[in-house]
Amino acid sequence: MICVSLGRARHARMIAEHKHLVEQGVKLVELRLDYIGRAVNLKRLIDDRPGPVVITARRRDDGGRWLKSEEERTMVLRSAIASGVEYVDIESDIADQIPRYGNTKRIISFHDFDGTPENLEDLHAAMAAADADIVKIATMANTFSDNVRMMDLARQSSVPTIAICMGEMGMLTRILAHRVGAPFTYATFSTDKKIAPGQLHFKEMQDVYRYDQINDDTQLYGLLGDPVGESFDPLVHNKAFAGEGHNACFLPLRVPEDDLHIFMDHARDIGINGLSIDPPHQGRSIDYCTQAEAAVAGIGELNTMALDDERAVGYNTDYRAAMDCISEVFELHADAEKPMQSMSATVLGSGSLAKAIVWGLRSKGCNVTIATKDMEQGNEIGLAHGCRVVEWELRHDFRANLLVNATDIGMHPDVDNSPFNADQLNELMVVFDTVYYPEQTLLIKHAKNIKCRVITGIDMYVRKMGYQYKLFTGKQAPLDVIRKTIKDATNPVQLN
Ligand SMILES: O=C1C[C@@](O)(C(=O)O)C[C@@H](O)[C@@H]1O
Repeated sequence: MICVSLGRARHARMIAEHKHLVEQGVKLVELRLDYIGRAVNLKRLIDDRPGPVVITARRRDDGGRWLKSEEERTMVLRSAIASGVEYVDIESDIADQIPRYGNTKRIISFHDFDGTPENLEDLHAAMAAADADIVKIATMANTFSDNVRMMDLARQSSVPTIAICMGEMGMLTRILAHRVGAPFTYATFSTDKKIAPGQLHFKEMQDVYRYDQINDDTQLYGLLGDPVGESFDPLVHNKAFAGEGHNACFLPLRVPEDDLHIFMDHARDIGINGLSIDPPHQGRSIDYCTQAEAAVAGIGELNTMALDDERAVGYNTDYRAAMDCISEVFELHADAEKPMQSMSATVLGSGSLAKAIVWGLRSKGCNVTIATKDMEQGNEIGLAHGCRVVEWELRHDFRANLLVNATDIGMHPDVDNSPFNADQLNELMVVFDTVYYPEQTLLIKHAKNIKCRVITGIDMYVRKMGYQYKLFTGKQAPLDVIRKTIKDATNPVQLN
């Protein structure tokens, strides 16, 4: 079950929003009385309530907004119990001042917005002993192991326990709460108002992550990176799983660079079966592979890993996807050894995508010039794969059959910029922009204006996701669902 936290300054707003949530199918709503600006009129909020509630009045010290007296706060909590609300949230230090009465369930809670305490087990035991129906601990995740400790705590507890890590790093603990035994998880009522850091909107929790359907059999995958919050991968993979009726969930896994080993040590304990890998982990993840496709060794990076009990197999689906697009446009023969031998390409950028594409082009015999603002990185790729590397300012100086933008210039919100001057394009070029948000970048628009053949970032993204889906599930990917989902999500008309 998902409990939606609702905080509004005015009673009328709180009541209207509560009703609206229930109409949308929400089964439990937390009324955050500390958000109410004036004196709290509890009767008004709960007498005609449209569905079950948790009553919470959080102090400032615990991350809430309660400014009135502590006496008033304990009074309100006692009155809520006397009125027979379904749940009341009682911080552990005041648990003995708020007696049990009637059928109201006691959520004994503890918050730490700075970190996750070392003595979690002791803390939990003391809370459970305070006549708790539910123990709830919400702490900030500062390292990935905080998530692991909190999920273990919930899993091992005999008292129903909600153990949530706040912050972007803790999102998986919210999504997997039920799987580790929690009676419910918390989500926010509004896309722009988060009651706590890392909270997801309840619709996202419900429709994208399918929270209520996650069980012990659910296959878990995720995006390993830092940051991961802006990525469309969870949306797209989860829609694909749902469309195919596949019992799987794709999680956002924010893991800081230095925590990679902690994550990899625990990935199987959490139940992770596969990973899409983003910066900064694409290089070092190789150390955790038991085997990898040839492209991974060639490129020096992977972006996909499939895991089972013994094996961790690395792939580079960026390379595969990009080369599929290029092969299609140039109508390259799959069995020809060096089908691009007479061609040349200019690749803009020297990051992970550039590396993967340069390796692919070189293995097909293409002459490659890399233009980059980071000559050190560029020279590394140039040396490894035998291509020319030039300063960014010289990017227009080379004749090329193929121009590849592997930088993020032109990506939302930088939509008015193009990495290449329009008057330097010519109609014989194929223009490939790896940016997919938006699909119609300024570069793609310029290229289309003069009738160049183009490959868009969406063309590549759909193939990349399709390969990952196949590697994860062993089944053909629903490419139409993937394409529609990413197109809708990146459609500028929907931007707010
Ligand atoms: O304790 C919790 C959990 C929470 O802090 C969260 O992190 O989602 C949100 C609060 O409203 C609720 O009372």
